[in-house]
Formats: sequence, C-alpha cells, structure tokens
Amino acid sequence: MSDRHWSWSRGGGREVELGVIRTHVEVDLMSAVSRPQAVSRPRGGVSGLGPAAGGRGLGGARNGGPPGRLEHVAVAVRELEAARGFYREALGAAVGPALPLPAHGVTAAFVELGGCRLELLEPLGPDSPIAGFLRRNPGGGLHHICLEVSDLSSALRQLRARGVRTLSPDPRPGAHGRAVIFLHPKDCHGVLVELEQL
Ligand SMILES: C[C@@H](C(=O)O)C(=O)SCCNC(=O)CCNC(=O)[C@H](O)C(C)(C)COP(=O)(O)OP(=O)(O)OC[C@H]1O[C@@H](n2cnc3c(N)ncnc32)[C@H](O)[C@@H]1OP(=O)(O)O
Repeated sequence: MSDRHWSWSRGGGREVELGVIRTHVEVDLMSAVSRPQAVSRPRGGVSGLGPAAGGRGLGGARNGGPPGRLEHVAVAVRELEAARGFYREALGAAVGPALPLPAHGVTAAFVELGGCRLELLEPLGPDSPIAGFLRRNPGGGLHHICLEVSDLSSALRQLRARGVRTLSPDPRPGAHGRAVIFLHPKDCHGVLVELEQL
C-alpha cells in the first residue's frame, strides 16, 4: 500500500475557536477506520480495542474509556447562506456564523444539534478540497465525519502501520484550533474521516 500523502489547499488562515461541544454518541474508531484484519476483536482481554474489552482504542482512553466520539458530520454545500437559512428557519436549529478558513479552502458554519453538530462547508478559493466532491455531487451531500481521539500521534502511528493513508503529512489546526488530520476515504470503507485531537 502506498504511503502517499495527499494535500489540500494551504495558505495563511484564521482559525476560530468555537468552544467545545461533546456528544453522547460513541463511535468505535477501529470499526470506522480499520482494514479487515483490524476488526477482529479479542474479547475480554486488555489487548481488546474498545471499552467493552477493557482495552485501548486508537488514541482512546487507556483504561476502558471510549476510543473516540463523533464530533461532527460535515456536509458540502454550494451556497452556505442558503444552507444556513435552511437549518435555522426550516428546522429551527441554532446555526453559527460563517467562518472563512482559507488554510482549509472552505468557509464553514456549525449547526448545533443538541450533542452533535453538522459542519456546513462551502468551497473557498480555487484549490478547495471540496471542489471535486461538488463537481461529482452538484447538489452537495455528506462529506466527512470527524472523530475525536485522545492521542492523535499514537492513533496516526497505529493507522499508518496498517497502511491507512493520511491526506497530509502532519496534523494541522482545524476549525476549533485543535489538531486535525484526514484519512483517505478509500482506506476507511468509503468514508472521509477526520481525526481531531481531544
Ligand atoms: C475545517 C476543517 C475542520 O472540520 O476542522 C474541515 O472540515 S476542512 C474540510 C475540507 N478538507 C478536506 O476534505 C481535506 C481532505 N480532503 C481531501 O484532501 C480531498 O477532498 C480528497 C479526499 C483527497 C478528495 O479530493 P478529490 O475529490 O479532488 O480527489 P479524487 O477525485 O482523486 O478522489 C479520490 C477518490 O476519493 C473519493 N472521494 C472524494 N471525496 C470523498 C468523500 N468526501 N467521501 C468519500 N469518498 C470521497 C472520490 O470519489 C474518488 O473515488 P474514485 O477514485 O472511486 O472515483
């Protein structure tokens, strides 16, 4: 498996701290990002992968805590203002302001959903990493999920050892100012996965 790194638009950008909202949804990170051999779970031993096994997940709690939680689900949209209006007016959701994130090639807005949230993403600049997605999906659609991990470096070591490709060489500050990195969707069962340092 190639260890090729992918990149997305770079440049000087402003990162915006939105505050931290935790969800009650617990996601088994190993099932979300693993190769077939990685999903076999020893049961009951300390080498197990999830809380049920009393073991450790990818960068998760070392004493049986959750290996990762769903921080947000991202939706690529053509017109951010229209999407913000839809969630605010049609659904009555609390919708945050539009946040230009030039370093990521997107303008983002977060929709609070009482525990989890949606991240609405509109392309920003000619090299936006979501431009290709919107060409293939002109009406927009689900773009990625973001999972929290408590030890991103350790998670990356384990993932790379399994041949999972990252889309940049190193983590970088995400929308909340915390370190994030994306995993190639082809290595994650067709889902673009963002990992965020807890
Ligand atoms: C602010 C920050 C934050 O939350 O903190 C963000 O969200 S930034 C959010 C925006 N930033 C990112 O998404 C950064 C990471 N993303 C990227 O680097 C890019 O979007 C890629 C994932 C490499 C895709 O780029 P692009 O579409 O131009 O490449 P490509 O056409 O070669 O696609 C390669 C293959 O991946 C598939 N593919 C592309 N995007 C996908 C997606 N979102 N979910 C699932 N599969 C996807 C394509 O269909 C294609 O499959 P086939 O080969 O079968 O046709």
